Amino acid sequence: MAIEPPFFEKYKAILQSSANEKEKPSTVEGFEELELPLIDLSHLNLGPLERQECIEKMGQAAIEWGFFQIVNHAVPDELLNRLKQEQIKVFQQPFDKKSENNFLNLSVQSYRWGNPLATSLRNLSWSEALHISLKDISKMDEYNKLRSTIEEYAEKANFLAQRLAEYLAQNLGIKANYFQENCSPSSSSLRMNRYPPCPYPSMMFGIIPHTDTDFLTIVSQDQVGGLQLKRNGRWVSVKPNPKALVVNIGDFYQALSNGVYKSITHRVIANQETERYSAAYFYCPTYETVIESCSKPSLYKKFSFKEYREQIQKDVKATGDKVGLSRFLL
Ligand SMILES: O=C(O)CCC(=O)C(=O)O
Ligand SMILES: [Fe+2]
Repeated sequence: MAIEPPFFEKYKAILQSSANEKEKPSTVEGFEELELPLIDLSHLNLGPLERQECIEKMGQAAIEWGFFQIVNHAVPDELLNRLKQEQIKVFQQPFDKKSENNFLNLSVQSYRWGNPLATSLRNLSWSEALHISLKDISKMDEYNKLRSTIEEYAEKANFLAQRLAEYLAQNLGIKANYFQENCSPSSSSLRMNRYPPCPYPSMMFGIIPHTDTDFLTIVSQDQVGGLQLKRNGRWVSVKPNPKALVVNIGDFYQALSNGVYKSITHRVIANQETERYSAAYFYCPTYETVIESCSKPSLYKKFSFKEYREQIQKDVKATGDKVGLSRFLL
């Protein structure tokens, strides 16, 4: 039984009607490959001076890049490898199985593929994902060792995300227990991505350009590469580092920091030859949490996570795009 989602059948009409169009997403030109600012978290445990320097460097990266990479993050390589192996196994399931409503006893639409609302080449994506809200984890089927590995990883990722969020908050004078009060291990989610080789890498993306709907994201990626971010108006490629996790600021931290930290648009380009895997941990507050800028005058109206999500759902339906924070500008 075929494991691949029926991308071609789904996109055939758009591909054919767009064959002569000029609006191709231009994903194959030579992109500059950059190393993200590297934050060595072991410096937090050296003297007070090194610690302060490390926190400031993290803040500076969040301001200037919206992205950085971390080493000595205390998530064991062995666990990251195990997560990837379990991820490979689950995506090897037949497509018909993966797309069943109660796949692994998860909520409907936990398994996603391509872009169901795509209307043009700009929003075609060649990837599949298991997007697991961590409040669902206890009822998830074990499936080999997938659930227990996710549980183990989510605990470490939550601890790490909270620490990173708190260090970043120190630079802005946000109170120390803000994240403890508003986030819980079950308010976050884990998205496991698989990017199969794509026969049309010049026509579409692995994941379309987007910003993340969270405070911050921790990404574990393999060495294939393909993650790009928009920097000073240009797309640049993130050079994979086998020892590092990638961290990026999400929309909620941009709003909370009153625009000081940047939720940067990023995407993944499609690769004709090589399959790619990544796992993104989205550090999110509870639905009721109201997000308000930490300084005045505020750039953004205050909003709850619930309102933000509902607005995204409306916008995606109407325009194919999430729109995001600009909706909440004052
Ligand atoms: O695959 C990656 O490197 C990034 C994935 C991503 O941006 C996401 O899942 O939101
Ligand atoms: Fe993302």
